Amino acid sequence: MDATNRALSLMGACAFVLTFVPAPLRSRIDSSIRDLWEKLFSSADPFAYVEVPRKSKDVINAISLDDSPSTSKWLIDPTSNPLYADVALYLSSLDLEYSARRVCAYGVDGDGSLSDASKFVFGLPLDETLTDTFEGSQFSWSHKLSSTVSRSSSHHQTDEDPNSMFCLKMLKSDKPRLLHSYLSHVSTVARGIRQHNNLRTLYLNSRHGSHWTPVAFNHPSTFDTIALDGDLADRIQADLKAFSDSEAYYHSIGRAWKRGYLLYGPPGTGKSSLIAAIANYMHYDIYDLELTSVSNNSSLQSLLMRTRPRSIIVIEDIDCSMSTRFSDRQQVEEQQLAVFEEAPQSSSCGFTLSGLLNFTDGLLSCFGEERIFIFTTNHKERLDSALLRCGRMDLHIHLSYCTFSVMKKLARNYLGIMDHDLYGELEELLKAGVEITPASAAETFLSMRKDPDEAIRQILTRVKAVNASVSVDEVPPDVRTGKGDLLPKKVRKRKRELPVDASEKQHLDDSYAVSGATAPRHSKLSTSRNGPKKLAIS
Ligand SMILES: Nc1ncnc2c1ncn2[C@@H]1O[C@H](COP(=O)(O)OP(=O)(O)OP(=O)(O)O)[C@@H](O)[C@H]1O
Repeated sequence: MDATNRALSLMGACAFVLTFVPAPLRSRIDSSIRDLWEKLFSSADPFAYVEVPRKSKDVINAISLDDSPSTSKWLIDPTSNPLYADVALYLSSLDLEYSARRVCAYGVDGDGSLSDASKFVFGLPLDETLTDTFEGSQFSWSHKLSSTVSRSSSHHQTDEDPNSMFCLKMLKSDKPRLLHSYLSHVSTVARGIRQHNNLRTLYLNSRHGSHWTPVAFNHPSTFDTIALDGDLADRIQADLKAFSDSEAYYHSIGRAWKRGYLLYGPPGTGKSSLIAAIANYMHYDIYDLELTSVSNNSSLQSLLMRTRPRSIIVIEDIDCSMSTRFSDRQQVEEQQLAVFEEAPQSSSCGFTLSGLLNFTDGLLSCFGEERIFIFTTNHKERLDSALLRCGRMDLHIHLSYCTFSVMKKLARNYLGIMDHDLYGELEELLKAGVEITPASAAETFLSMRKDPDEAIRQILTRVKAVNASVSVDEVPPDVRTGKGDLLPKKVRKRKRELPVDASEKQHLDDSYAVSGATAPRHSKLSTSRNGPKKLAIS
């Protein structure tokens, strides 16, 4: 009691003395006392705290997380922190509805978007805490607003608040042994949930920026729905499977665990659909890189550094995306020089072929593993051979006009028919080299799906019309058989493509449109008509 009285009178005396100290000096003394107090208190606290902010900018400040190379790459993303999404998804898997006092309930439909509920997912609301057990130790998660933002200054104060964060509390003594393994466990479980629920993300690079904007990827194309010639689908799947099983092998031979595919062929032959089928088969996210929005090599590098493993990095129409960014003819030529002839630096945009090569194959390409680069083009012959060499583009996959086998697969998928009386005649004409794109045939089948018989009749009529109007002996100027190409079994004679009428074309365009004000740009890979959808439930 004596000691308490003495301490109290000492504090009172100090407070009295402080009133004579000038204000600036007093505030300094105040803050020193506060620091001392916090130090004393924190050394007595047996717990360690790890903050997982929604925004990565905050992660950089709270870098106490770790400095391991495997995760530090995510810490530089200023837009969103993938670990935050992982934690949200992980917590939603912990039977939150039974263990937490308050939960947020969301209705989730089949594609993982939030809409009319067919099932429910639960998230941890702000100011709620949940305890988890891992390897016999306890981990307590709470959902809060970032400590740098005062509650009163925040307008939203919802789970969607950009300043929200998860705070992990664990025993200090467990931290060295368990922090990394527990967070890896959280990410692994989250990844498993995404795969299980088919939740994938399509990332689009923002215009004139180095950031990716995520939208829900729900393209339904699979290797069953896409019609590929002969055993092409099987061969691609086998290649993908071999790739995904080969982590140890790639490392043993000192190569980055990545694979490059070049998809080439005329418009409407299924290049974008094949990319979507590959993503769905591999359960990978897609980064759809619009080169026209990239201003220079360093932007390209930052974009690459912001991609995650187990993803596909796509550059569609690589030949024309380079030349359309400038309206001025001279600039176009300058740009083409820069991109296709490895000029040191393009004066207009600072983006060069070497920048692109470094992106796919340089030291930076090892930044994050298990990735597939896919380039598409309608004009393979226009690309620089440096871009196409093995190691960059390991497989060249030619997608071309309908062969009879493709036509039959399309008819089976769209019309549900396996055989038809007119197939003999159709086969003859297609074998002779009449050109009709799978997109065009698919549109005919789609619009006439109620009458499969008439659909086949119409296709035959169109094929006959093309056959009558074009010379049969015209040899393709652009079909190449480079080593490593996955070509259809036979190289067919080239003829003019069936004209696609304007309304049909409009329909094709519409089917790819990403509508919604928040979608940053059009992507052929997105089928979403409602703009970005929420993927992780927090
Ligand atoms: N091989 C195919 N199997 C099934 N459907 C196809 C195939 N090729 C095209 N389609 C259909 O045609 C439409 C256009 O296909 P897609 O966008 O994949 O072609 P693309 O080769 O990428 O065209 P572009 O070069 O113009 O981008 C899609 O609706 C797709 O469903």
